[in-house]
Amino acid sequence: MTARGIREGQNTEAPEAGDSGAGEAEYFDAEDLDVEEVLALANDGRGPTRDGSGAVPAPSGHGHRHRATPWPEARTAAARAARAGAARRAPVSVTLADALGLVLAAPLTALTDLPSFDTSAMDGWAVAGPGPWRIRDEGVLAGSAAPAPLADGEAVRIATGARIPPDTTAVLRSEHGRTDETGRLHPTRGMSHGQDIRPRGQECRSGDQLLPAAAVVTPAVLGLASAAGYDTLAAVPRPRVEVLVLGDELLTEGRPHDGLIRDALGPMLPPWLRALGAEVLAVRALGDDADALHRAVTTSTADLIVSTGGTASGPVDHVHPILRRVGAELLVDGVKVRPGHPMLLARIKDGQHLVGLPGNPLAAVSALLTLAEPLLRTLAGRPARVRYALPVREAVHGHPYDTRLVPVVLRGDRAVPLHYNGPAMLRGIAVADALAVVPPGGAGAGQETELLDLPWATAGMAACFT
Ligand SMILES: Nc1nc2c(c(=O)[nH]1)N[C@H]1C(S)=C(S)[C@@H](COP(=O)(O)OP(=O)(O)OC[C@H]3O[C@@H](n4cnc5c(N)ncnc54)[C@H](O)[C@@H]3O)O[C@H]1N2
Ligand code: MOO
Repeated sequence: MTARGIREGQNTEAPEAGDSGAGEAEYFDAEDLDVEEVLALANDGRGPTRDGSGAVPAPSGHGHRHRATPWPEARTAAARAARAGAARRAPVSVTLADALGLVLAAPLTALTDLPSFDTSAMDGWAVAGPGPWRIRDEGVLAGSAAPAPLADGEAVRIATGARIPPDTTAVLRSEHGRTDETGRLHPTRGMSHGQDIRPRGQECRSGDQLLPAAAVVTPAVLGLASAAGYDTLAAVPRPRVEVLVLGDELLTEGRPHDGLIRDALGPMLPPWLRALGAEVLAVRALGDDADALHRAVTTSTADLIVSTGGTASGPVDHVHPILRRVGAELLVDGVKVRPGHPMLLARIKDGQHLVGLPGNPLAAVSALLTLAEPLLRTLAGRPARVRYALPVREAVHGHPYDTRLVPVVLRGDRAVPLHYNGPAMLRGIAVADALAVVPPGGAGAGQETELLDLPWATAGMAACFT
């Protein structure tokens, strides 16, 4: 990867969680440090060093070992998990109005010549032979039916885009002609044969391939498809997603009170998921009710269930027990990334996965981009993300063994790390352009660091929330 780098997915495949080998190398102590702890260590001089050899105290309390997948491999595993399902998804026929952001399931071939008839490139006169010309009474406008042929020495008023009358030799622009006292038209500068006539088929012939399959439908593609005669497009369907918000402590309105807090994820995830190419079927607030979660998981028809909260091992953290109860296969159970390390990916059944986002809101963002994004991209048939890196303007502390995702703003050719990047905080990400992928051990000032763009930072609000 370079400053404007390579496409993801060209790397060799990493082992999935559960494979033996590096993908599940056991690690223990440092995973129990959260970001705040690591920063505290760094600040008091005991911090982790770039090579990960810094002093790390023994984990407080429980020294459990945990199987967690390295961050890059978690992303690969999520993309791979979706591949079989992606291959089985039948194309859908979508009106142009609904096709923005989808991926073409078949090449776009022209249904017509473009232009489909010889057409005037300018407002002026269609003329036949050398001037001066006698001007016909009735002009030719864009959209008018076949005009009568011109005789030599004859001219007719013509508008841009109008059909060229048969036997026309050129179009004279209005600013390049004058009429004499007898009403005859003279050119005021030299003109060439065929000037300002767009010949039929200049851009394409009927049947020409305009775009390959797998092209993303942008506004420009909609325009091209419409010009080429399409009313509908064959496209890869949007992956259908259901969001399950867990937690009895969550309020959906008013101010936090009495230990209750506002749900930050219910409002944040649907538009973000849409920006990632998904159709959001429903957002269900389930509280901390294991049976409700079981029911929601077993009755869902979504391609992807995204749950929030309940991924850890507290008394009401129901995600793992329910996955066991429904016989799901855990593909990723924890990722070596901060924040968000309890995130998980499970295969519920053929063609259906669940991504468990941790409840802390920035941890949920981290999991969304680590697991949901590659999975949805693959299901939607979208091209691999173009990876790129920029130098960080100042040093960023790292976790000793895990990747960190840190909100940054882009200033010129530098990424500037933002404060308020704790797992429970959204204040940093709310003003960020991207997340910097800080390798274990941290990044020194000026070190090139991979960036994950936030969809609205590159595409603009309107373009990405459709
Ligand atoms: N003993 C351990 N405890 C915890 C660990 C650990 O390794 N060992 N990991 C911590 C980390 S890291 C995270 S992240 C959380 C993950 O917890 P859960 O996914 O089980 O999430 P909850 O416990 O339900 O919530 C955590 C936190 O986030 C708040 N929350 C939840 N949902 C929302 C929402 N929709 N909007 C706003 N805030 C939300 C919730 O109130 C909690 O404060 O576990 C740690 N514990
Ligand atoms: O600290 Mo937890 O890393 O996911 O928020």
